Amino acid sequence: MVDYITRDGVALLQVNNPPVNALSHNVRAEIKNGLDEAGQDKQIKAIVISGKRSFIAGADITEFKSGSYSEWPTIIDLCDLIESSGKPVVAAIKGFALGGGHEIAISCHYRIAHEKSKFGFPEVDIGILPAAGGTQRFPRLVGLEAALDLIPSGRHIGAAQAFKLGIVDKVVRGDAVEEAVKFAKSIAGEPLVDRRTSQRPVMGAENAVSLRDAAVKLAMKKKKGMIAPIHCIKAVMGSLLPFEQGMEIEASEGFMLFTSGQMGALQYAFFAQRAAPKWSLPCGASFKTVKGRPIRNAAVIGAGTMGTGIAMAMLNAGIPVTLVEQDRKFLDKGVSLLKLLYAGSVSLRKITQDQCDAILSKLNTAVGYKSLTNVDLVIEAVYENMALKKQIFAELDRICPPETFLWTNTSALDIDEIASATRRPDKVLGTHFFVPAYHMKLLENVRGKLTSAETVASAQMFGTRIGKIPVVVGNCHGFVGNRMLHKYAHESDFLIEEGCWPEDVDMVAENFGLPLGPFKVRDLS
Ligand SMILES: CC(C)(COP(=O)(O)OP(=O)(O)OC[C@H]1O[C@@H](n2cnc3c(N)ncnc32)[C@H](O)[C@@H]1OP(=O)(O)O)[C@@H](O)C(=O)NCCC(=O)NCCSC(=O)C[C@@H](O)CCCCCCCCCCCCC(=O)O
Repeated sequence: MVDYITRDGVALLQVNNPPVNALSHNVRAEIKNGLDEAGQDKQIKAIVISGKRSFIAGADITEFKSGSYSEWPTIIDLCDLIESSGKPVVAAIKGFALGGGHEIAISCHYRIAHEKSKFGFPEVDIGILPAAGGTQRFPRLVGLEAALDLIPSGRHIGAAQAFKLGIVDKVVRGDAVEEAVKFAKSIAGEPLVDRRTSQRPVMGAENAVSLRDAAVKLAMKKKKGMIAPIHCIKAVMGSLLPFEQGMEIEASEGFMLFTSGQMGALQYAFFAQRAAPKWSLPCGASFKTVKGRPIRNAAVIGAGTMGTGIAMAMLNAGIPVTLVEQDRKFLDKGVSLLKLLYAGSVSLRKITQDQCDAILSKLNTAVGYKSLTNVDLVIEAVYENMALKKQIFAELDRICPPETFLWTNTSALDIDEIASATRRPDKVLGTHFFVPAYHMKLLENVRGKLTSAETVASAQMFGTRIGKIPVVVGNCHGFVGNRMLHKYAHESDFLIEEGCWPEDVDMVAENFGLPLGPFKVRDLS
């Protein structure tokens, strides 16, 4: 799990724990053994810590449930051992240095990073805080302002910004490990006293109150309903005290999170989101046995809110789309809406005008279905009317090539009945997007009785490609998402009957953490 390699007076500890080099208990124990061995070996003058393929993506998240994250040696122990080492320790970073991996890196005396490496503290998004001294060492390295930006937001940054902030001492284009070994040799024997991050003062302390208030305001806006950001901020503020006292504050703030329901829920979601795209069917089919077909181009039937949103989701992923309506007036309205949304993205600087133009160059429009003779996929997104949908599917079946997938964005109707209007029920499936379709992550891929495994595989691949979390669900009224939403909608309606205003219900739901309240969602549908 950790290879110990010696090179001309340098000990290289290379973490090798696929897929992401998480700091599981065995890894921690082997890092500790490596540090001990290098410390005792008189031939060794310096130590390099690196990872095979990538650096270290943090603690092993499964251990927060099992409890072994707190078994000796913890990441806290490792960080202290590294920082107090009498021999210089250099982190050689390629790929990701996240969470506990980032904490290990900033406990090293020097950091050499590949230009494509990424740094961040994503703990906040799994309901915890950087609890191995990250909230104390990081402000000492980058200053209070940057720490109050990066720790509560969980944002990743690249090597260039990491260098600017002082996280990284050198950015390299070549092999970071080779460079780090060379560098380690060159600084062996030099004093380390000003290289120990925990011993540094915190820059920006004079503006502490205004920086804290701004961070709290931003966290409440950006991470609504989440408790971790506020605990992160409190722990970072503890860095204004001497290091040991700050560590106590980090531990007590961390304790509240490690025992919270939010931590359990967010970590469940972390693994569930990664498990969902890995589908399997009762017949045993899965990605292991069935390959999906990539979608090279697509058409969307219906230029309303859902149709334009779905078209945008595909355009954003670089898939050429033909937006189809039966009436030029509706088509023009849909295209105007789409252009307006992209113009909004440009003015918010989410994309540049050039990117916007490149995206829109992949949008075609058509009145009627006649031109759809060369598309890999058609997604129907007209209003919920079975007779209309069956008529559209029958016509598409006549016009589109036999291999074209015909998918429907119905949110509740029977997929088998829609498929029965075609001679290719194996290629019919429900792709249920949620409003706004260009933004919401969930995609329900609804499998009918006759939907083939290849169609399911293709829809799952497609979902991942357009940045969604695709989940295979069965064909029943409302599928899974809307069955859950119905209960939520009923309760919201009862509140109105009991005298609340819709905007009040929305406000409470949004303060709880939902991006839009139930009535705003209905306004959009
Ligand atoms: C790294 C990524 C960006 C890679 O993304 P990519 O898309 O390439 O891959 P996937 O996301 O699909 O992941 C592949 C695969 O790996 C699994 N996985 C990923 N990360 C982890 C992980 N950290 N742990 C476990 N498993 C992981 C993932 O599930 C996939 O598995 P599959 O089976 O589906 O293939 C991306 O993966 C990513 O962003 N990962 C998460 C990064 C992250 O969140 N890192 C932070 C982790 S939390 C942390 O580091 C905490 C630390 O700050 C400190 C904790 C210190 C605790 C010590 C406290 C001691 C207290 C002692 C007190 C005792 C006293 C007492 O008991 O009283």
